[in-house]
Amino acid sequence: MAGLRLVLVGWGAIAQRVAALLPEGVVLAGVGLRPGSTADLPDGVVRLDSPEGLAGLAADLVIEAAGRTAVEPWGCAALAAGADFAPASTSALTDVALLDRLVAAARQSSRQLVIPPGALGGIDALAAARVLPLSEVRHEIIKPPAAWAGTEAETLCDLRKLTDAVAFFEGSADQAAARFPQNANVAAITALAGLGMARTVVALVADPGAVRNAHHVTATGDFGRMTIRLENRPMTTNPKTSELTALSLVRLVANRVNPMVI
Ligand SMILES: NC(=O)C1=CN([C@@H]2O[C@H](COP(=O)(O)OP(=O)(O)OC[C@H]3O[C@@H](n4cnc5c(N)ncnc54)[C@H](OP(=O)(O)O)[C@@H]3O)[C@@H](O)[C@H]2O)C=CC1
Ligand SMILES: O=C([O-])CC(=O)C(=O)O
Repeated sequence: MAGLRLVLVGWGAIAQRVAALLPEGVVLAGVGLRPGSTADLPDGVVRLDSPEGLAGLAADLVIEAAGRTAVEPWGCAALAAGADFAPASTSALTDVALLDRLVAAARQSSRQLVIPPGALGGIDALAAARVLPLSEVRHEIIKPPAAWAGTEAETLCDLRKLTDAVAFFEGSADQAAARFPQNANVAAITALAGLGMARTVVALVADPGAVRNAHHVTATGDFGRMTIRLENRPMTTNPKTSELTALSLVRLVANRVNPMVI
């Protein structure tokens, strides 16, 4: 498809990185912002102060990279306007009713809700493996203490005084993503790809020795056993977020315009 019209929602670390790396054949048609935002957008890009603006933009794909409260309004509007919708703030999808509404909206408009792999890799293998029964999926998210600053982790351990890695949370994927929406969107992705929200076990670790954001996923089932290990460079513009999150969105967009999909 030539001339894919893309809308990004949010103009933070991920959105700006994606915009800077867009492949040929993609037009950044608009950016969704909060009303009154002073964000400085590239010339020719339409500022959208509300999701209603999507109706006149003929977008093919809307990518949300703003925050979990942006997922429902922008997602429903994008799908109703005839675009596919890809949310980065996948922690929002722990709300089962919201997920159902988005899927229903996609069905209604014959478009797709696309779950990007985000900071993860190997999601293709996990989603393929679940064609046969899975018995166990575990996801450990290990980040430097600074990446957990400003989250509930501060009340569960003393982030500034850690000398060793501390697992300050272990629970289901929906609990992890709902309680740590800035750091555990990936937990929802692992769960959606594999064993579901309730049966996917997530451990959150603050490690003073870590310089990268690591993701260790192990899965067992009738397919066999897999271990996925990533050590992602945090973005300088937001250390909670891995660079790979933006890169995987660039891949998602490239696969929409390139003659070969990989
Ligand atoms: N799926 C994954 O693997 C990952 C997902 N994420 C998630 O992706 C999202 C974006 O991350 P990142 O770019 O690092 O975050 P940033 O904080 O760098 O940027 C978020 C941007 O979105 C804007 N924004 C927030 N809420 C809204 C809204 N309701 N409408 C429009 N704009 C809004 C913010 O504007 P303002 O300055 O006005 O607040 C800011 O410009 C976050 O939810 C993050 O948790 C992050 C990493 C991995
Ligand atoms: O970027 C990462 O490594 C993961 C992350 O923040 C998230 O899932 O919210």
